[in-house]
Amino acid sequence: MARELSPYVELERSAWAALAGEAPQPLSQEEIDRVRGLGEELDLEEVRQVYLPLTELITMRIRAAAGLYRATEKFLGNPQPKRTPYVIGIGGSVAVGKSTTARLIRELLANAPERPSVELVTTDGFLLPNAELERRGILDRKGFPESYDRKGLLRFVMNVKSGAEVVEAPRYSHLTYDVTDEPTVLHSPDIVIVEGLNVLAPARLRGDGSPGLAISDFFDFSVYVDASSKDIRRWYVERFLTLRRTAFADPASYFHRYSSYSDEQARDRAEELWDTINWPNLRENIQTTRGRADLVLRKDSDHGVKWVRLRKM
Ligand SMILES: Nc1ncnc2c1ncn2[C@@H]1O[C@H](COP(=O)(O)OP(=O)(O)O)[C@@H](O)[C@H]1O
Ligand SMILES: CC(C)(COP(=O)(O)O)[C@@H](O)C(=O)NCCC(=O)O
Repeated sequence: MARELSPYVELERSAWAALAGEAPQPLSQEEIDRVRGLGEELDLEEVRQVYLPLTELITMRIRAAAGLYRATEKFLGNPQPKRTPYVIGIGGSVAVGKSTTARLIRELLANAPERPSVELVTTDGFLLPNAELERRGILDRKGFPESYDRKGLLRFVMNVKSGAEVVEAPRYSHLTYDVTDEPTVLHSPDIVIVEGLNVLAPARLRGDGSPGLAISDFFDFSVYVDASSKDIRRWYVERFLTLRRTAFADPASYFHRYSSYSDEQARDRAEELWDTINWPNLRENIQTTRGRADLVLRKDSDHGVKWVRLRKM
């Protein structure tokens, strides 16, 4: 039977890996280890076969977008246009490995011949402060769309895409489990990566029922990091058990109380957090945005990417 036409092209890992150009993989295992998140698997082979073709594709699209930008500015009669940053959104579940993907893409993009400056901003900085979440009775909804300062996040992305010289983004601390007063300051970088659970969320409805703008309206490219929810749950629980021995052991950690939990108690608590917060959020608000991404990276149970799906132009 003929395969149905689709707006996406899906490539098995081997077919995707074969698209890598001649350029050598620029990162050493030590550099890869530095971007690798807790519990993640990432080696030279994975970077070469999966993430190098991805960043080659993005670099090619950045160059093409520059041509399009120059043509548009010429049309508008602007003789000395200053380009706005190229914005890349990276979304997916809690514990799927978005941060590792984002940090790796940042390193690989920064190694392109143009040596672009690349900044990375995570959307957790736009979570409402714990005091405010508590006031609204939604401290147990952290990561759900309503737990963010969505206007602030939209303003931030619009400021970046307006070409503002200096743009600030608030920063979150996993140690204190709250937003900090030390923002990330961007000085018109060439590329901005925005990583977070809800970056591909559709626009909210305004008071009159009409849709507003979504941050993804200002993305030049977007990636959704995907895996089976069964695998993600296991990664979340395993990471929680490791955090108990590492980050939670710090008395300053908001989760310090868990450091004295037995394996069984910690596992129960992690499963409860997953089943009552992170899984419902994934099911209701995150998975539903996957089709909006330009590219989906589907991971296997060992974190290796199994297939890649790219939206046709
Ligand atoms: N409670 C925590 N304490 C310390 N670090 C954490 C905690 N929760 C998550 N992290 C770290 O924060 C980063 C982001 O985690 P998360 O939002 O789950 O996204 P992802 O796993 O997709 O990168 C990861 O590097 C993770 O290891
Ligand atoms: C901080 C997060 C909401 C992720 O935020 P993001 O940067 O993806 O917007 C998440 O990592 C988190 O802490 N969730 C709360 C539930 C839990 O502790 O698992």
